[in-house]
This record gives sequence, structure tokens and C-alpha cells, in this order.
Amino acid sequence: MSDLTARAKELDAADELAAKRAEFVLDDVVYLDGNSLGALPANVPDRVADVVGRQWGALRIRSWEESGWWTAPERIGDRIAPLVGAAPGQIVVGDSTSVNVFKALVAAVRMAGEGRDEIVVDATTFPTDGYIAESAARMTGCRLRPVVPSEVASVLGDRTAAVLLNHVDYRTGRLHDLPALTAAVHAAGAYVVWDLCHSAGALPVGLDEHGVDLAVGCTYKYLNGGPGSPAYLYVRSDLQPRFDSPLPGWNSHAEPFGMRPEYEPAPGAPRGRVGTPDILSMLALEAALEVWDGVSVESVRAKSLALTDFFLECVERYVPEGAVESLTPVAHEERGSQVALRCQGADAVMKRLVERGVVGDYRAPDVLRFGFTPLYVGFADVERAARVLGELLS
Ligand SMILES: Cc1ncc(COP(=O)(O)O)c(C=O)c1O
Ligand SMILES: Nc1c(O)cccc1C(=O)C[C@H](N)C(=O)O
Repeated sequence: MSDLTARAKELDAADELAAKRAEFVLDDVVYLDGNSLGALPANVPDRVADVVGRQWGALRIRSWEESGWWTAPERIGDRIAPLVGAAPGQIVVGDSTSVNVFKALVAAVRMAGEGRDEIVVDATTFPTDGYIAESAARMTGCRLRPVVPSEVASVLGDRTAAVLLNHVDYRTGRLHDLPALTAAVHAAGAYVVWDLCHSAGALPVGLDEHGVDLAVGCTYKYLNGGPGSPAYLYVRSDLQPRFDSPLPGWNSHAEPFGMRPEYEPAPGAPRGRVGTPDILSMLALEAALEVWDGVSVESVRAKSLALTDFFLECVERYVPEGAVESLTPVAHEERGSQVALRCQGADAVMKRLVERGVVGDYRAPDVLRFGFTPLYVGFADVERAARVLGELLS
């Protein structure tokens, strides 16, 4: 047994989250793609069967009330809230991340008011945020300023209306400084929208603590909600009365069943709703969130850093020098829960890794991306992934 195999064994034996793995449907594959699609929590299939068979099949229309369908968006929002450091009543679940980016960004510009006509966006963002920001800018008469995150603070000014940022960069895994950037945006008198897709469920976010204005995120990565599971929108409670949604659908009305021609926004988080919620996906997500019972985000963060540290160490040992270059920061305060390795022929290398039972993903043009979900990835998985990568590149 190599010393790294022995270390992996020790680390797994001491891992307080190790038992969580049994709550997921997994096989012999090393699954390092939970930052794209989280694994299936084992309780979800039976729950979905009940929602379809009993709630829909037998109760039919009664389920909107009796099965809690109507209030699911805010109820599940409250279940996500502690995972991102938010008090109840500020998160609503529904729509996709893209749609929530649109709602949040346009609402932020509307809050900023007259004279503020610039939207700043992370130039390295996951593309959908950039596309939506461009359209939101055009619709609101703003100028769009794409800048790299390290330059955001230097472009803020009295014309800045809103700033759209990613907590963790989807490609490099870099963790951005949410408290400092939020404070800088506020000092300029503007509003910030954070995209939490790659941080929620992997590390503490502290939305309330750091005074974040608006945030969005998906639930199919570290929250394991399933393919296309609904996203969420956070609007800080004191901003809710001023949240003027650009998509004021009937579900966000103060009295949806009043069927009134005039729009009157609902108070609180439901103001962020749009149309009829996608109940099947939403209740699958609600079941998936049960794996978080009794789990602290701090313990998840501690394990995530231990996993990525160990992976970097194993890669250094097993992979021939110069074959890969890590794009992920070494400093813990700058690292999310993934490791991105630049590698020649990365696309083909990832295909071979998958054939050998190590599933990460490839991101153009040259990145091997490995996501570490602390609830079900162990240290032996990490050692095996790096060893197989080393064998392929030797
Ligand atoms: C940072 C980020 N934002 C948004 C999205 C996607 O948004 P949507 O849920 O609308 O597909 C992703 C991944 O798909 C992402 O990584
Ligand atoms: N949302 C995805 C999808 O519908 C299909 C394939 C991948 C995804 C992803 O989530 C990609 C992911 N946001 C990324 O960081 O690359």
C-alpha cells in the first residue's frame, strides 16, 4: 500500500461526514461532477412516486392546498436559507438560475434609480449570466461593463446601478471575496447580485451577515436537487418592499386568486415568484434537501478543503511534472470546492478518465474540472482519481 493510499484510509476513517455517502445512490465510479449535476439522494425516488401517485393521482387538485403545493416555493426557500446564511422569509424557489438572474438584475437597476445607468458584470462569468446581463442592460437603458473580478472595485462609481458577480468561478474554482466586494458595491451606492451556483452547499455564504442585496443559485449541483431542479432567488428582507419584478406573474400577486386586472405585489419572498411552480421537480428537491438534516455547512467546508488539498497533493505525486497546471488557487480563502487542471488534449483525457471510472468534466478550451461534493466523495476516491490521471498522462 502506498503512503497516499494509507493516508486516504486514515482520512476516511476520521471523516465525520463519511456516513452521509450511504444516503446517495452511487456505484463504484469516482463521481467528481457534482458541481454540474449532484448525485441522487436515495430518498428521492419514493418521494417522487408518492407525489405522482398519491398527491397528483389520487388527490389531484386538492393537493395545491392539502399537499402544500402552493406554498412549496417559499417553504423550500426556507429550507435552503440556513445553507446560505439567510434568515427565513427571504428565499423563494422557482424558475431557472438564468431567469432569476434576470429578475434580480433588473430589480436591482430599478432600485438604484435615476442617474445610475451602468451594470457591471464579471467578464469571466458562466456565459448565461453575461448574456442575461447584456439583455437586462439593453432593456433598462444601461451600459454594460464586463470586467474581471479583480478590477470590479476600481470601476465602481456614482453611475453604477448594479453589479452581478459569481461567488465561485465555474471554470477555475476561484472563490471571490463576497464580504469585501459587497462592501465595495455598497460604498458606491449600488446593489449587488451574487450567483451562488458553485458555492451553495459547498461552503458558508453568509448572505445576511454580509448584507448581500440579492442572490440567485441553482439547486442541481451541491444541493442535489436533480436535473433541471428549480433555482432560487434571495431578496434581503428590507429590500423586499422595493423589489419591482420585471416578471410580475400572477403567482407573485398579493391576492393571486382575486384574479384582479391590477397588479399588486405580494409582500415578502413570494414577490419573486412568477407562474405556476414546477411541483414535481420542486418536491424532488425538497426530499433531496433532507440529506442536510444535522449537517453543518462549516463541516462540509472543512472536508471540502481537505479533499481538494489532498487531491492537489496526490496530483503532484502521481502526475508527471508539467503535464497539468492547476488553475485553482492554493490559498483556502480563494478556493471553492473544485480543482481545475489545465492540460493538453483535456477533452480526450477526460473521456479516457470517464472510461476508467473517474467522472469529472471538460471545460473548453483546455480544462479538466473536478468537483468535490463532501457529502459523498471520500479520500480514497480522491487518491484513485489522481492515480488514474497520473497513469493516463505517464
Ligand atoms: C454560475 C452559473 N450560473 C448559471 C448557471 C446555469 O443557469 P441555469 O440554471 O439557468 O441553467 C450555471 C450552470 O449551469 C452556472 O454555473
Ligand atoms: N446546467 C447544466 C445542464 O443543464 C447540462 C449540463 C451541464 C450543466 C451545468 O450545470 C454546467 C455548469 N453550470 C458548469 O459550471 O459548467
